[in-house]
This record gives sequence, structure tokens and C-alpha cells, in this order.
Amino acid sequence: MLVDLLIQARWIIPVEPASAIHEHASLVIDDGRIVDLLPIEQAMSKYQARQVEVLDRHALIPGLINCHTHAAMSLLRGIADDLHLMDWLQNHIWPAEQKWVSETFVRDGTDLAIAEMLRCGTTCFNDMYFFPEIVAQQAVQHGIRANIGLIVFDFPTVWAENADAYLTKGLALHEQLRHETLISTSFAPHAPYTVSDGPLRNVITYADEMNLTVHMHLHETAHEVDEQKAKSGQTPLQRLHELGLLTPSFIAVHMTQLSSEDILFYAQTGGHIVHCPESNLKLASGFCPVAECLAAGINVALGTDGAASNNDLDMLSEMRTAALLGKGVAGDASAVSATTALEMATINGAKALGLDAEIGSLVIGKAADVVAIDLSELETQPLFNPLAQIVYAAGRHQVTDVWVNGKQLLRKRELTSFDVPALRQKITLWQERLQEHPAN
Ligand SMILES: CSC[C@H]1O[C@@H](n2cnc3c(O)ncnc32)[C@H](O)[C@@H]1O
Ligand SMILES: [Zn+2]
Repeated sequence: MLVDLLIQARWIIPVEPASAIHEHASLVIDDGRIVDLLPIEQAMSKYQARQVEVLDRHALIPGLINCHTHAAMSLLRGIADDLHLMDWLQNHIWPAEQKWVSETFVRDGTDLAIAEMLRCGTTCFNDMYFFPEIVAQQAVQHGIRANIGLIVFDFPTVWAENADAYLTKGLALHEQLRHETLISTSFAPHAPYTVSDGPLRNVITYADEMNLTVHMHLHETAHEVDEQKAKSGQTPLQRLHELGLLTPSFIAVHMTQLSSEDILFYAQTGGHIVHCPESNLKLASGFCPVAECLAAGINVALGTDGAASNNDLDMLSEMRTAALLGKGVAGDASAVSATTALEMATINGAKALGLDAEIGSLVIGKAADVVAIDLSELETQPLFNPLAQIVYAAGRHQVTDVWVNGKQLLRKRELTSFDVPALRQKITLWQERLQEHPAN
């Protein structure tokens, strides 16, 4: 049988079934899809391939899914460090966004983010940012998969003047993107403290009607919870439940402030959590009790958040931090194992986005979103368990090749869909502008 691509690898870690590791195996790809996974010898006799990749020092894993980011904020990396969330947002980030965010800013910042994400093995990102039509356009241009947030705020910003306008523009964008293979959309009301009940009710109505997920920052800090309690006597979680927002289509980002009762309650709603451990640590927001959430049956995915609060978009290091922090918070070294961390960064992200029939594992029939990691470097030797090595020891420089939907976007660490010198020039210009005219 003639196929497009055959990748021969030292190891293939499909994520489903959990803990499976194939040695000396081939992944067979045709028309953007995985058509087989079998021993190298068998693949050679069964398939004739237009292209054969021999990656005999590498592990293949499913493309990593960054389940929460603000891609264009890569241009604000390092603009305001070592601050608590509300000081960071209100006194630094929002003024900078008000001054600088434009279509061009989002185009260049998203390009920088996509380049960084591809170079660390991310093949799909869940975005929440201004000018989402530009984020989608850049994702399509570079061939990466993206879930685009149809953002909602109460207040005017550079993208829309009020909550109704955000929704109207979001609905039009959803319509425009309906037929894009690599693009899906979610409603993305920013947070409980920036979106009031009326717009949230509208989001619920549209999300139900259109069968879309809803993606929102929630219980990020103790301040957020205390403020809502002082205002209405409820926690933000209780308020959103009363409004009817908490369903299996709901994706709560952060969730660092949760009691054991909150966890059991949230599990019953079927909602998902996106854990962003590095952003939470850097802003000192708190710790999501990941092991307890997983034990309660909650699907917990992983995200970097934006590059201004992380300060990178590296899902490999995010997995490592999630595993280490998860153990520390649980007081249990067996909590959040390497296998679990890899699931959080792949299949759990796909489940949260409702894309698990398509991506998240190297299973026959799914799209060929695939990452190769060279484990022969000194930093990952000696090697006893390739999966544990990826989570606990590998660095993003070891990601050598990346395919999205069967198309190679990183080849031997070179980006195939970017003019890197031109991108560098644009970033330098933004640095000069931001340095010369700080927003505060
Ligand atoms: C609706 S556009 C996204 C909006 O969110 C801001 N943001 C970035 N990181 C965080 C965070 O951790 N919590 C809350 N809000 C955040 C970003 O700057 C945009 O204004
Ligand atoms: Zn965020």
C-alpha cells in the first residue's frame, strides 16, 4: 500500500492506551491521518512510502496541547515581572495593552508565539486574546492547530466597545472560521470579575445553541474569591453555577483556590480544569490541587498562560513543573506521575477542547499531530524510561521534528512555515517601541 509518510522511531509513546511504549516502531501517515502503528520490519513489508523518516534516537509523542494561552502576549514577555496578579494586570499589562495592542501587534506577537510553541512540540493552542480573527489567520498561515477564544469583557477595549459588541463580533468570527480544518472556536469570557451576569447568560445561550465550549479564568487568586464573596456572599464558582455556566462544556483556567467540597462539587458538573502551574507560581496566585481534582474524576489539562506571566510557552517544562508541584501539593511522591503529566499535556487537553476524537494520542484514525524528541543527548542519558525522561529531564532544544495534520512544520529544528529573519526584525522593532514609550 502506498502512503505519504512512514516515521521509523526508536520509541513511540501513543498516550492511549496509557503507559504503552512501542520500541523500534513505525508510525504510518497518509492524507494527514495516522493509518498504522506497527513494528518497523512489518511496516517495511506492508507499506511503500513517498517519504521515510528515520528517527532512531527519538521518541514520538502526540503533539502537545497548550490548553490556555494569550499568544500575542509573547511581545510583553519580561515587561513586568515579580508582581502579584492584580498589580501586574491593572498597573502594567492592561495599560500596555491599551497603548500597544493592534492588529499588527497581535499578528507579530502571535507569529512569535507560534514559532516558539512549534519549537517545543506544541501542535495546538487554546487562545484568549484581542483580534482573535488575526490569531486564527496566523495559525492557518503557519499550519498550527488552534482553538480561538471569542472574547467577552464588560468594558471597552481596542477590539470592542461593550459586551454585546464582543458577542456580535465573536459570532461573526465563528461563522467565518466554520470550515477551517485546523481551527475551532470557544466563547472566552475573561473572568468573573470582568464579565457581569447579563453577558454570561448570553454566552450560556449561544454556547448551548452552537455546541461550543466556554473558556474562562476562574478562582485564580484568593483575592478574586474574597472580592466576590464580599460582593454577593458567593464564591465565583457558586455564582457561575447559579447562572448555569458549569457544564461539561466549561473549561476553568487556574482553579488555585479550591476546598475539598469545591472539588467534589465541580467534578459533578463535568467541567474541565486547565492547570497553569508556572504562571500560578510566578504570580504567587496559589496551587491547584491537581491530584485531588484528578482523583475526583475531573479532567485536568495543562496550559502555559501568556508569556508575560510564565515567561515561556514551553509545554515540556510545564509538564515537569506540573508533576513536581503536584507531588509537593499532595505531599505524595506518587501523585501526578510522568504518565499523568503527559496525559494532561495531550489527551486531557484534547478532551477539554472537545477534540479528542481528532487529536491527543497517536491512535489509528486520528490526525497526524506528532512530535519527535531526540533522547540521545547527554542531558537525557542514561535512559531507563523514555516517557519519564521526557517529563523529568528533556529540554525543548531536544524537540527536533513536528507534524500537524501530517504536514511537517519543524524539520531538524528548522521552522518550515516561517521567515525567521523577518520575524526577528519585527520583534526587534516592537522591543524598541515598547522600551522607548513605556505605558506607565
Ligand atoms: C480577553 S483578552 C485576555 C486578557 O487576559 C489578560 N490576562 C493574561 N493573563 C491573565 C491571567 O493570568 N489572569 C487574568 N487575566 C489575564 C490579558 O492581559 C488580556 O487582557
Ligand atoms: Zn490567562
